[in-house]
Amino acid sequence: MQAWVIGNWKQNPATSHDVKALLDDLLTAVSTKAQLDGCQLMVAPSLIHLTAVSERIKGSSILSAAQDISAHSASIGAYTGDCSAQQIADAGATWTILGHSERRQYHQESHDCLLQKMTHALTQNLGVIFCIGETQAQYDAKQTLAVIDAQLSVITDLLTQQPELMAGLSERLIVAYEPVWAIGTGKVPTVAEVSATHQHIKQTLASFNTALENMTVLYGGSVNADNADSFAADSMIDGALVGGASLKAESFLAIAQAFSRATAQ
Ligand SMILES: O=C(CO)COP(=O)(O)O
Repeated sequence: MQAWVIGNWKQNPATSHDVKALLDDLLTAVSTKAQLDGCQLMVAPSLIHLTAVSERIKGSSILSAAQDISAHSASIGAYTGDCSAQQIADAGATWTILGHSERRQYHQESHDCLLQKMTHALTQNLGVIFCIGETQAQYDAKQTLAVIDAQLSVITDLLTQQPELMAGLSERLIVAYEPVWAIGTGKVPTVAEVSATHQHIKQTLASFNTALENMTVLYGGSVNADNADSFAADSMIDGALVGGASLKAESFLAIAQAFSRATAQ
């Protein structure tokens, strides 16, 4: 199975000059030395940099994604500050992240909001990297699977309301399991914990529809060049959604190479 390593740049880097330098490093490494067979790379820059990044990676093996899209309209409208799925696709991105815990926390993104966003993305032919995961308190209370089930219910509601979106969904949906307490903290669950949670996610998706058997599930949260091999070695972990370590070409590529090596086994 193909692995995916996706860099979520969040609100970084500070300048377009720094974006260009990061991309130059990435593109040079990808075209010259990096062994990345079996691993698809993607970057999700800030919206302000999305067009330039998408333009710059055209013709390379790297894909681009938005970090979010408007909930209000898939196309155009009087929604100050928003950017629609259609505009994101027009900017050259082919995917969008949705439901990142930072959006859920700082922008109060709800089930209904994410259902709207997912519908808009898919109707505009954008793939969706759907983020789910529990907080530290929920982890401590052993509520991880219940939290995940509630978050995944966006997908069942989508399929109930828009059954026509089922066509091709297995290719257009990636789930990223990101425990909130592991994001940017250096704390990570054990590989066995992640593996069991991913197995639960895969089984849950398959129970929604047989076409969703063996879906791609990524792990995110303090993945770095040192721990990537241990995650990559587990057959339930199909790749990584990387924050901090995606801001340096060297660590991002080291993570991608770990998953590439694992797919070759
Ligand atoms: O939130 C993340 C990716 O979406 C993970 O961030 P870190 O890799 O910085 O922990």
